[in-house]
Amino acid sequence: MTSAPSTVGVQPAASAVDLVKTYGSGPTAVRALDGVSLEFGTGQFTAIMGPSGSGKSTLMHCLAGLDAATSGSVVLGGTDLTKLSDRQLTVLRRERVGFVFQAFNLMPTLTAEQNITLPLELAGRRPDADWLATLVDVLGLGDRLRHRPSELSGGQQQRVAIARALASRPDVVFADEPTGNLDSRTGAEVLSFLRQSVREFGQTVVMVTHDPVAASYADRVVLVADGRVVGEIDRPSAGAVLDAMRELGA
Ligand SMILES: Nc1ncnc2c1ncn2[C@@H]1O[C@H](COP(=O)(O)OP(=O)(O)OP(=O)(O)O)[C@@H](O)[C@H]1O
Repeated sequence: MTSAPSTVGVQPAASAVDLVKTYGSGPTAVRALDGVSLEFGTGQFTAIMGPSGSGKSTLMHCLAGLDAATSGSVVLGGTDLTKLSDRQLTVLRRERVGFVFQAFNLMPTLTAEQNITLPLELAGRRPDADWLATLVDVLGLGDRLRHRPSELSGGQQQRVAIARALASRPDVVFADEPTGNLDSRTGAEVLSFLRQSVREFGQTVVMVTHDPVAASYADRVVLVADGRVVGEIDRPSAGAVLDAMRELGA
């Protein structure tokens, strides 16, 4: 019997080859990434974990085109980022990458709805009304669209940020400690939405986190230490992640 073809892992949504990032020069230089090669399959949810200072944020910033690697290459949705000008990178980030940050990073003077559609408008794209309605429905934001961020709870603000990140159907959503400012129940809700975006919409998600419970929502965990990939856990349980982190001395 043949089963329906899965899109997971068929073509990577993003990949890094031999990525090196050095900060500074001379004797005080820090090699934050020391030859990282990774693939992020389309429709896969990956958590990046490692001790403080291991290079997680640097890796995410290089993958998302927020920072340039010293050497090596990053391919996102078939485009080699190392070949792009600053202007082209700006456009790529706006149109093909979604971001979810610990601090939500919403525009305080705009309503929830305006925040969600802002990146599309900056890109001169017309929002897909059906897609936005689906996102608003799934994220339970229907009665909050006219509110400003200061009138929303932390969990609601992060749900607005997720809707904003997904609105352009980006190649990859990068989430940097998305539950860091939330209590555990609200954090679980936000992680469930990220999980749902992977399962139902085939979204590719890459999340940096310190929290083994948060990581257990992912399909796999990539372990980073001293700027290198030192292990991976498929279908991670919180216990397995905690054990692995303890072994790394985190
Ligand atoms: N702009 C910078 N200039 C100099 N060194 C930097 C810079 N950014 C990061 N580093 C160094 O690079 C290394 C990796 O930092 P990075 O922030 O990527 O780690 P991290 O794993 O995300 O840490 P944390 O979990 O504490 O956020 C660290 O040694 C850090 O001090």
